[in-house]
Amino acid sequence: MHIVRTVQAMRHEHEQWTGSVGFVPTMGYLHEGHLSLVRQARLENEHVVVSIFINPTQFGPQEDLGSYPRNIEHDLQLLSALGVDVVFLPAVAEMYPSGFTTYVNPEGALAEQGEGALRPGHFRGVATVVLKLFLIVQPQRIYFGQKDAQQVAVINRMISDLNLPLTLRVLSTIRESDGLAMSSRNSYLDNEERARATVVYRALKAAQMAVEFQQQTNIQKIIQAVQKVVNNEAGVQLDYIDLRDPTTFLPLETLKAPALLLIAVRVGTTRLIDNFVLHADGTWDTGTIASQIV
Ligand SMILES: Nc1ncnc2c1ncn2[C@@H]1O[C@H](COP(=O)(O)OP(=O)(O)OP(=O)(O)O)[C@@H](O)[C@H]1O
Ligand SMILES: CC(C)(CO)[C@@H](O)C(=O)[O-]
Ligand code: BAL
Repeated sequence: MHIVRTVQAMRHEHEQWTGSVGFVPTMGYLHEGHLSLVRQARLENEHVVVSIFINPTQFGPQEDLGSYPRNIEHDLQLLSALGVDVVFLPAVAEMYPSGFTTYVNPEGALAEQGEGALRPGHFRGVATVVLKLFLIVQPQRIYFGQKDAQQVAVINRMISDLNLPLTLRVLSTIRESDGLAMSSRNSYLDNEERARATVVYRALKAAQMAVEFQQQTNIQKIIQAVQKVVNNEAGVQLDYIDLRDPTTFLPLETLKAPALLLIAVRVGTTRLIDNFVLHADGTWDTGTIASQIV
């Protein structure tokens, strides 16, 4: 496995290759969620590139850029064991050299509601770095997790708007055995907060059950079922619970598939997001428990 730190060295790797390139962008501190993307990329491509880059432009001034968890040595061991060809590990100055001024600015509900409303400028930073990474790595297929559903929608739109020659592959959310979606930020939680954090999955489940078993179609009633579960959990604040169109991210007034049930909470100072996907055949994609991956 090659570890590459410059744009020029990444281009040089690419020049040696024939055949398809699969690319998994990450911010590191890898877990089974990331690894599921890497495994799929390995299955579908001749060459696999993973980037590890904690992108400063997608963090707000009060956010956790400085404390974001890092463990590069461990990440490299995990990626090497999965047969990754190249890990792209640029410094901030490599991605944003002095004088950098050109940004990709996604607009509308897609980038400005949901996570975009709570994290102004977040999707501008994501879209900018992701487009740069695509141009540097030049993959045919890119792999993203459903856990960051709005990010997926923003990238999907950017691919279409900018005619990027890429296939976007979106894989299910990987969960801990108690349902908590895997996230690098789970490492911020102390034991008590970790127990409370299961409220996210329990709240989404309450909504799913209201739809599935009580045939509830009233959006307000579904949202109330979620609020009830979250409000009963001390030390947890609800940032939002929304039902949205997965492509436009516009709020849905009636329950129709496909739909995304999205939640964001704060457990202490840690922000957690999650979602369930409602399909047209009436089934839900709630993701996969990590221990069930073989
Ligand atoms: N539990 C998960 N299941 C599937 N994919 C995931 C999961 N968590 C993250 N991913 C995906 O991995 C990619 C890299 O994400 P990132 O490095 O930000 O990880 P993260 O664990 O989501 O971190 P964060 O704490 O920032 O939420 C993204 O496409 C993201 O959606
Ligand atoms: C896609 C990404 C690597 C861009 O920095 C990041 O937003 C993430 O890890 O989801
Ligand atoms: N996984 C999304 C990256 C972020 O929260 O900044």
